[in-house]
Parts: sequence; C-alpha cells; structure tokens
Amino acid sequence: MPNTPIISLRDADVYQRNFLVLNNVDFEMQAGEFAYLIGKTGSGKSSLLKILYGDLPLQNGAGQVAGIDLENLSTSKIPHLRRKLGIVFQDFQLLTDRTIEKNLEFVLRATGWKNKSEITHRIDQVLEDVNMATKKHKMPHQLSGGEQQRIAVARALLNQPQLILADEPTGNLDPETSIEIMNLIKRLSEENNMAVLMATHDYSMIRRFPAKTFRCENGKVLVAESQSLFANI
Ligand SMILES: Nc1ncnc2c1ncn2[C@@H]1O[C@H](COP(=O)(O)OP(=O)(O)OP(=O)(O)O)[C@@H](O)[C@H]1O
Repeated sequence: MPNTPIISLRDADVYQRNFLVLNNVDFEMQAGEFAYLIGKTGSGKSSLLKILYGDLPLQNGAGQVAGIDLENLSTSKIPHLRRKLGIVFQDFQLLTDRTIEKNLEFVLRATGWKNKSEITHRIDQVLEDVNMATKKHKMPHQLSGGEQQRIAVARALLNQPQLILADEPTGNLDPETSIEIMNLIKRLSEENNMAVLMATHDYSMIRRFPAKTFRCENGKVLVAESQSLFANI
C-alpha cells in the first residue's frame, strides 16, 4: 500500500514489567527511511526496539510494523512479524557451535524454508551482499568482530525484510570497522529500499552518516534537533 508507514506508534506506552519506560509515544517511519535512536543509558532505546519486534507487548496505544498490528500480538503471530524484519544486535548473537552456512540455514529453516537448493542459493546471495562469500564454511570464532557483524547483517537480510532494527550494531567494534559496517548497512538500505532504525551511542557515526535522529528522553521519543546533537561534543 503506498504511503503506509513502515512503523507507526500512536499514544503507545512501553513497559518493562511494571515499570513505565516510555509513555504516550507517537512515532513514525516511512518505507526506506534510515533513522537513529539515541538517548542516555536506560532511557528506553532497547525497550522501544523490543516493542517493535514483538519482544515486549504493547499494552496501551496502537502500533503497526510492516503492516502487522502490535496490539494484541499473539505469540503465534510473532514469527510472522519477525519474518518481515531483520534484527542486528551489538553482540552479533551467532550460534557458536556451527559454521556460518549452518547459522544462516538455521534461520531459514526456522522461518519456514524447506527446499535445500533454494536455501543454499539464498545463503550464497546474502553472503555475497555483505562480501563474505568466502567465509561460508568458517566457524564464528574464526572471524573478526567486524566479519561476525557482517554475517549478522547477512542473517538479518535472509527473508528480504522491509525493515532492519539495529541495537548498537557498532557498539563492540573499533572505529574503522564501525565505519565499514555503517557503509554496509547504508548501502543495503538504499539498494533494497529497506528502512533502518539504529539505536546508537556513537555520535561520530551520526556526524559521518547524518540522518534523522530520534531521542529517548524523560519517557518520551522526540525528533532530535540536529544543531543540539553535537552541542556537547
Ligand atoms: N528486563 C527488565 N526488567 C525490568 N526493567 C528493565 C528490564 N530491561 C530494562 N529495564 C529498565 O527499563 C529502562 C530502559 O531500559 P533500556 O534497556 O530500554 O534502555 P536503553 O536506552 O536501551 O539503555 P542502554 O543505552 O544502556 O542500552 C531502564 O530503566 C532499565 O533499567
């Protein structure tokens, strides 16, 4: 549907157990848009992302992600939501006991893929997308942090999502590798018209790759004014 936002929240409350982390959140992102999510430690960035990928329930308010309603999202609907998203974490979260190929195959099978040759083909495609085709048979521990994050990005791409949610994806990487990963995510977002919402503490990345920036502050999510972003650094 044209002009349907990829993410919308209306008057949404975000709880961690009984603790109200964010309240009356109105938030919207359009297809293909790239945006940052900033805010102090504990301000609610991860909690907001968790609402969007169905890891926390939306208790009050309305919301949809990639056309799926977040209100009353039943456990059985969560896999459907997750197939429409790619998620990238700070700590990569690869399965350490199997090769890169088997890591990717695991996700495809868990999301309903059955045909062996289609699985192999899709794995080769995403590894090509992140320039990691030669690492297919390696174990995660044989790769550098930056390479492991590339594989995590490839894993996020498997089901051709319209949206990537990234929680501090450069948080464990050195500055040079962080730039590489940012270039990769930016390129993939542009090539595939894929929206990206990236939580980060890394203002040097925002400075280098400027984009719309939301800030979690005092229980609210606001669009950050660009001139105030770098006032303190
Ligand atoms: N599992 C949990 N149970 C109870 N409270 C939690 C839980 N996880 C987070 N919180 C609380 O919710 C609030 C928001 O946490 P959240 O992890 O969303 O912040 P954040 O902005 O992502 O922080 P950081 O930058 O440190 O990752 C914090 O006060 C935190 O203590």
